[in-house]
Amino acid sequence: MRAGLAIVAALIVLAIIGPPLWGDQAEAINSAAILQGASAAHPLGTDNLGRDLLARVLVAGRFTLMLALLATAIGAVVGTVLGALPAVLPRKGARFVTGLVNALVAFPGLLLAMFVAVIAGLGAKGAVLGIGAAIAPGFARLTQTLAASVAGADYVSAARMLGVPRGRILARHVLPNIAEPLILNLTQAMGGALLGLAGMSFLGLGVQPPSFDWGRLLFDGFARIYLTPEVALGPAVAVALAGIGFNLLGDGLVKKARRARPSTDKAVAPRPEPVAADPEAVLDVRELTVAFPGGVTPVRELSLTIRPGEIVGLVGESGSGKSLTAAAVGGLVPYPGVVGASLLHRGGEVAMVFQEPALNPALKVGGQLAEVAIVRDGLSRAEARERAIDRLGRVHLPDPARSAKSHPHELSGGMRQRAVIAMGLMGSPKLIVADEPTTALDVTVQGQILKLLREVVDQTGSAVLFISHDIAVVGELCDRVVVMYAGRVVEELPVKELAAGAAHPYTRALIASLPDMETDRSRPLASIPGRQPAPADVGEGCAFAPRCALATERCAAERPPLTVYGPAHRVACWEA
Ligand SMILES: Nc1ncnc2c1ncn2[C@@H]1O[C@H](COP(=O)(O)OP(=O)(O)OP(=O)(O)O)[C@@H](O)[C@H]1O
Repeated sequence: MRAGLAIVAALIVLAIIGPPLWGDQAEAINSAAILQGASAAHPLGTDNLGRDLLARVLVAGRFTLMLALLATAIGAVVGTVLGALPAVLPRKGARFVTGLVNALVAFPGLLLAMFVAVIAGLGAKGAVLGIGAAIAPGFARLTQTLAASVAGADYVSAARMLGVPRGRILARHVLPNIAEPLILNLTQAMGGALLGLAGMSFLGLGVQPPSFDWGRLLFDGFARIYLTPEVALGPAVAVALAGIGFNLLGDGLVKKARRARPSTDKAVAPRPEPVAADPEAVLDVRELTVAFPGGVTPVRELSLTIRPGEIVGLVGESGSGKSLTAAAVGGLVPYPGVVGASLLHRGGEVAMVFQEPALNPALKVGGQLAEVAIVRDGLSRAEARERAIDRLGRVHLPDPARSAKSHPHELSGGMRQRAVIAMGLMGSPKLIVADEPTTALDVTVQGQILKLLREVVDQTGSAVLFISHDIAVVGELCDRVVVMYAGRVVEELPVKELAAGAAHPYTRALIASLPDMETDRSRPLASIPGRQPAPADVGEGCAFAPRCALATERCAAERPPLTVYGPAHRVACWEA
């Protein structure tokens, strides 16, 4: 960042003082010193009119920077407008513009620049328009992406509900909130424009004599590269240095902006925390909502508190929002999802364990585990390796030192899942979020992994949020069960009450659909008729009502709140 800033500052100074200081020298024709190489009088040699090349490089700085600035400005303005248009245009127009941007982004930038430059005419104007055209798609895509991420925010939804016109929403709510990353991108685009313009001039498509920029000087010098390579060196170094300077500065600014805003949850959920977090809880979430643009809200108003050493099961059918809840807890909701919550308190480190063993097939297991400790805790390679082998031993991988040297495919599915749990244990997690960790495993191995999780909890005191569609597995492992349906919690109860004390018809149906010893295995399993509504189709009333034998008119019209039913037992049902 500092180096970038220094280079850019030096370039600005050069652009200001260059032409007045060395302007005359750069234009002074000297027929006695034509096409010379480097000498004391001309450190970078002379050109075909005997003009001093060092002076010309120093003078060309201003013109080069101005062209780059102009090209960047054109690219940024056109790009931002193109990127913002879909938000204000009617659906068809929006689709057309989005398609156009997608096509332009896929088109190689330099080809686009050359195409436009040739159409616009050879010379500085053509080159600037060409490079501007090459920069625009990137800006358009960035604007679109950023605008979509803001579009789901509460204040934009509120404005939309109040009937504020689209153009005004864009100008007042969307653009100001995405200005910062756009401006940061400008600096990097400027570096790209400098290099692009040099490239255009170098191809003979840019600045034409008698004007000259660094690209043009490079073009002229290149013809003599075998005789006097130093004449090409000056402009080449200038272009490279300027490009690097702007890119370093841009990178530095982006990093600084990110550091200033470390938590994305805060960025998207600016609401104050009205309730104090339970200080002992390893997780305290209130009114968690995960939304996607277009009014899709797969997780709604979910509250969950987990204390140290607790194993809490989150259970529900596919699509009920379990994985998104886990992702929100881990801060991993995929783009363009937006997380909102009145409180999201994590009382320590969170480790995530996924169903698909999250191991890179190309790398050795031990190395992948070690990397966590090297990057996160700054351990030396040897220390990290030692810790990895220790953790692999803790999850009972036979011969941990050898397992560490294996590639994932050399381990069985159960062993891979153990290795992933070991990876979670590389730090000191207070909460392990395990999303369907045993679903891909056969029943025996599944039992072993469940036993291991219980053992980890007993030994480390960390808590587990265990996510599964299988209420039997949850019943076997967990202390407490949270049942989700269509994005909401419908029941929360201690596991010992599961068999006889479940109050919500959906929980009861899940339990009833389980096979037991008396079930006639030749008959199909009892299943719940009907389907869970998609997030966009959840209506006013209880989402389970259409499938519920007990449903009344009230259930269809009015959503039952989650209320206390007994000690540590809450239910959302009018009929419970
Ligand atoms: N990136 C996304 N964009 C839009 N909708 C999404 C996205 N990811 C998930 N959803 C929606 O959210 C709903 C809940 O998804 P989630 O993965 O949390 O469900 P789940 O209960 O974990 O199901 P499964 O057991 O199949 O993983 C789904 O109906 C899906 O349509």
